[in-house]
Amino acid sequence: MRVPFIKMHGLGNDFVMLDARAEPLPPISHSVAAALADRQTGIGCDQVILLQPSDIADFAMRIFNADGGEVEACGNASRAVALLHGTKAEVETSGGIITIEPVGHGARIDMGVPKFEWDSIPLAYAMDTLDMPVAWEWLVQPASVNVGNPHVVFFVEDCDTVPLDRLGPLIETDPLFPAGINVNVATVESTESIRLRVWERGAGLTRACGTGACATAIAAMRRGLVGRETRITLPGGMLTIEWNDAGRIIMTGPASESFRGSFDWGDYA
Ligand SMILES: N[C@@H](CCC[C@H](N)C(=O)O)C(=O)O
Repeated sequence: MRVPFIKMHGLGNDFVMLDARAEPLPPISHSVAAALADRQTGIGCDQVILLQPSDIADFAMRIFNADGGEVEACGNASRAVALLHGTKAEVETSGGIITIEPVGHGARIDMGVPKFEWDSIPLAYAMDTLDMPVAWEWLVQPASVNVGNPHVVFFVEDCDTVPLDRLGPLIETDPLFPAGINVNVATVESTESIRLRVWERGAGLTRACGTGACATAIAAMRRGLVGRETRITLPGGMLTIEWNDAGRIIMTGPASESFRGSFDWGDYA
């Protein structure tokens, strides 16, 4: 069986998109997703995105990390899906319903309401999630935010000097985070600008992470470091994040299609 795919990216965070909204596909196991994502032997991407029909929204988006694990949210893929869909829509994810809206060469996404309670991050035990009394070497006192998926955010003097390839996997798999964690290191440049690098759970270092940008902006806003709207600059480019009066996170930024192709399902199943 030949299956069409669309290769897309948001700020260099890249996706293999499978559209099963009209024609169903065989179930995607974690090993199929990991094989598709493999950059040596598969198509290669940070996340595999599967679009499906939904009973509660216009359609559903399922997200698989490069290691095959299924997760709740992906900000950059949400903008790519908006571009593909072409009109405003409500999208079911396992992290909640988001609203996507194409604008210009990208999209505006209502990512929903952030959560801060220790057990909704989730953490292994109770603590203040805005000023956590924990440290990994010189990464100290982070904040945690769940924006559909779990994030920990460290504010540092210069995020470019943090050895994220070494500390990222240590923190991602620390027992403090029973569901794993996306690791953000951020430098506040001004009250409306933050520089950010992200070690993604299940995918490693990526060019950009949309939910990481949301979580970092919200943590910085809660700490009074930036105003209610801020720019976040990642290695792959820039996003704007607003925390609006209704308490919802609004992410705006670009996305693009790279190419279309097809693969033989039997090669991956
Ligand atoms: N690249 C994404 C986040 C993808 C999921 C994440 N790695 C997780 O495990 O939660 C984004 O743009 O948000």
